[in-house]
Amino acid sequence: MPNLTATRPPQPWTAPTATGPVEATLRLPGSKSMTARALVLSACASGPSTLRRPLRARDTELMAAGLRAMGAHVSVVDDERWLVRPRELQGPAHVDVGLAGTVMRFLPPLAGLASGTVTFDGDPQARLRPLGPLVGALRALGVRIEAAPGDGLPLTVHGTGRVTGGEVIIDASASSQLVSGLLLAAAGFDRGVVVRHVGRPVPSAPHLRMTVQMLRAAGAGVDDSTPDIWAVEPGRLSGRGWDIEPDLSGAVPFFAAALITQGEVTLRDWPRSSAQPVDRLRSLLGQMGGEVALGADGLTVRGGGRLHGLDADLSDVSELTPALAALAALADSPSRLHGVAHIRGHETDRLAALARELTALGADVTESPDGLEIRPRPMRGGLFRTYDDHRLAHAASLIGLVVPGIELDDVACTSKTMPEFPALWSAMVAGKS
Ligand SMILES: O=C(O)C1=C[C@@H](OP(=O)(O)O)[C@@H](O)[C@H](O)C1
Ligand SMILES: C=C(OP(=O)(O)O)C(=O)O
Repeated sequence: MPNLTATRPPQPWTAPTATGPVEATLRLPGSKSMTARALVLSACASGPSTLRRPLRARDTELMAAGLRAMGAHVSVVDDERWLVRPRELQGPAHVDVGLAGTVMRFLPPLAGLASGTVTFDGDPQARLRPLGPLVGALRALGVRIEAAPGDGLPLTVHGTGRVTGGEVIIDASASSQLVSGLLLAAAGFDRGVVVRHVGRPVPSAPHLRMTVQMLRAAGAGVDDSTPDIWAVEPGRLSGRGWDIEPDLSGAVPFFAAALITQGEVTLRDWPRSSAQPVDRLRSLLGQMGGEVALGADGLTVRGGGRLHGLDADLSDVSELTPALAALAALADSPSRLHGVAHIRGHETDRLAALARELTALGADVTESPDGLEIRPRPMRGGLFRTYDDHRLAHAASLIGLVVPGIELDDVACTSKTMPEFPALWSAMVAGKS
């Protein structure tokens, strides 16, 4: 695997300012969420699989490393292809989850299926991210786990090679990944699984649909016909070729640049039918004054003359909140972004961090328990702290398009999902992409 730290950009990094409308046609890396699921499903399959155009970034490399530690063979054939050969999962093994929600929620259920002990830990902030409901559910399904107080990281899964499975109740209001993790491993449980969510709504519905869709593509029997209940039948998964779509969430800052500068950005290689919430993005950017079109060249976003504020419940697309908050701070009217209380448990407390950093640059931002109210005001340059959060870095870069002197303390945190972000961003702003 390539060394992602070798290309570290200078720190702090001054976000480039746009001198006119941004015009770009881009090829962006594959979806983090699809790559993570394809890796997990491939490691559980009965034959080899190929991932075409996977995301090569910290989160997915940690996922591959975690699966390798448990015995799976994951190899890089070339820049565009990874090959996964499933093997009996085994401990002893240690999995570094980094700060990846996908790794910390998708691999402990698989570790239950391994023979031997698998330990998990990650970055200091990963220890603060919600994991308890998954630990509780796995225990109820027959897995022996030791966890830190509060059932967070670090944890030790004592795999026996078998998980009984069956029915389980979980409160997944803190993260859809708590459900996805159970479902992705469940075909290997003796009785499969029936997961019932009880609690405030589960966020990120499109990610759960992606889980179900990819499980079915791998041959699993999945019933998601009743809201808040998901059932996976026991059975063998097939190896297959996975075509990974470009990452829509990763593309959003680039699209947002078109809205801010009244330019036009096209994302190449966008599929006709997507597992990602492109219609929702079309509607959100449309409300802000942009236009989203799917054409022969790819998915294109155009700025429409004015950038309007937005009143939206973002619970289904919460990972877009930082980029949309940056747009909101530059809009011609106030915005209310809500329904995203759970992003306080993302890479950092995103609501607190956005409120603090945007306010420090001059915006008028009020934090509510589940969102932000943003009243645009003239902003000034200054330090923008990123809190190890790639999407905070995206938000800062967006403000920097029109506010000179925005300095990111750590743009390298974008390596979580796009190590090439600083280079791609600078090239786009310089008109070289
Ligand atoms: O399953 C996935 O791939 C993801 C689900 C979502 O998590 P939450 O439901 O915790 O928001 C999303 O925010 C995250 O970036 C990726
Ligand atoms: C919330 C995110 O990541 P994770 O998969 O670590 O939860 C994100 O990428 O915005």
